Amino acid sequence: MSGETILVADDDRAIRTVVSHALGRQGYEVRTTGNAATLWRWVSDGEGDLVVTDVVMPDGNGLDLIPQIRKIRPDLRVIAMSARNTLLTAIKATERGAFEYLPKPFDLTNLVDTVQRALKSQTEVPGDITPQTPDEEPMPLIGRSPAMQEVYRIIARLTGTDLSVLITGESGTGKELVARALHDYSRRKLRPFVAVNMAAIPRELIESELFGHEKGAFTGATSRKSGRFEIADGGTLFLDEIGDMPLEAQTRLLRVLQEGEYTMVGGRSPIKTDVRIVAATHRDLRQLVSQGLFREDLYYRLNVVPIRLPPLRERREDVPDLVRHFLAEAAENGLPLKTVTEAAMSRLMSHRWPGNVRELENLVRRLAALYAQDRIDQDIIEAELGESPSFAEEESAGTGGSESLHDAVHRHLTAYFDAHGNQLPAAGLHMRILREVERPLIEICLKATRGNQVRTAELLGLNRNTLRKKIRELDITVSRGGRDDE
Ligand SMILES: Nc1ncnc2c1ncn2[C@@H]1O[C@H](COP(=O)(O)OP(=O)(O)OP(=O)(O)O)[C@@H](O)[C@H]1O
Repeated sequence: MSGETILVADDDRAIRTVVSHALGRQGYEVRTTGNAATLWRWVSDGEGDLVVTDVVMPDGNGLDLIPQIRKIRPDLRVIAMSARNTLLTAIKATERGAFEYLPKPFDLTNLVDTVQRALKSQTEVPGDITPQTPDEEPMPLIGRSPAMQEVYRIIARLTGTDLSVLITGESGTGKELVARALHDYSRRKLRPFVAVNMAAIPRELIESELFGHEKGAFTGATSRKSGRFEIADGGTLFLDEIGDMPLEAQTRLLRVLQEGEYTMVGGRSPIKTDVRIVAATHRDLRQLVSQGLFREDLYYRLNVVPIRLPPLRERREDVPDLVRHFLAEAAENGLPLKTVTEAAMSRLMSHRWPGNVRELENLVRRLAALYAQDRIDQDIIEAELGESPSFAEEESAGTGGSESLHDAVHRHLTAYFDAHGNQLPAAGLHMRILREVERPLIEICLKATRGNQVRTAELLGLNRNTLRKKIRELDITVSRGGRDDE
């Protein structure tokens, strides 16, 4: 029996009961109350060895108590639990100096673990006694799913650090928004946040874009130009689509991370830099490392703190909050405020969202702008989403792929155009590109049917003769095999 006393405050009697049973079973003395005033009285009377408190109580806010508690009893640890579960709650809990923040509902074993850790912990809990984040601040990130709460906890824990973060997730999951939140809740918030997308800059220009160039460094460099590192000095540099960074630029970036200085393209003298790096990618960087396309040492430097943003279809419970948020946003922009029916919301929740939050945001904007009804019903959603899942959705569902077909094609085409510099590609593009797509499509269907042309024609919805003609024209080799062979 440990004999330590834990003070538990929560206005929900059921929670008081389960928490007190769970802790009592571990041998702790437990005292419970449903209000903030009693908790404060106990603490000021010098009672208790640890506090476990709810945030919203009828007579006060548990988070607001923490700075006061720390002032009079700096060694008393406080664990905050809340059902509000927003980024702001997580940030405030950390800022005010909570030992740990547990979003409700939580696992009791998790609570017991946290209590044991808190009682053992000797180190001073960081956190400012004076709260910085105002209570009413627009929420930068929406969603209270467990996955998002984990993201909020990580962001909250990183507020006092300059650690490099690598954010992974499909396109449109909110990677840039998370990078901004990391910046906005860091010590660097008054300095610049600079975002650079590696996939959007022609490869040969990436180094000069990042590090700047001296006059005459290359043809076309008619004057000295600052790089993004210089612009972001003191702040945060967000390197989006880091997987698309060419190897030479990777080497340069690694040097900056190791030595805190860089040289401009065509420059000699090293320039000191103080920039926090947040990188993001929708690709599997480990795989790029194993293919020799991404430097392993750089990968470890960037991936100090990994944050994974799950696709929207893995956190469907966030859809209603997001829909309401985007509808309210549209209303702020002068459109009429609309609501959606319950059936419509269910349909939205069951959609696969290959384009993730961005796709949902665009859909809600369309709903707000194009429809006269105040209440959006299921029929409208059905018409917008289409009855059957789109090809792109099936495609990414089947492969579990991290990128939608549309995005992948877009990326390839952008690279294709970039490769031509200022020139346009040769005429006849439509036909050439369709063939590029048609060939792997037919090949893969043939492979799936083990070379059975009758079934391939069915699968593709093509006439058998048309398929034969295409196989000939595209010079596709048909290898037959397996039991399915006819
Ligand atoms: N949790 C969220 N709450 C509110 N808005 C969100 C959220 N996640 C994403 N969004 C919105 O969705 C859009 C896409 O987000 P963002 O640009 O951050 O995604 P991304 O993962 O960086 O995409 P890409 O990889 O294509 O650049 C933005 O308009 C963003 O504001």
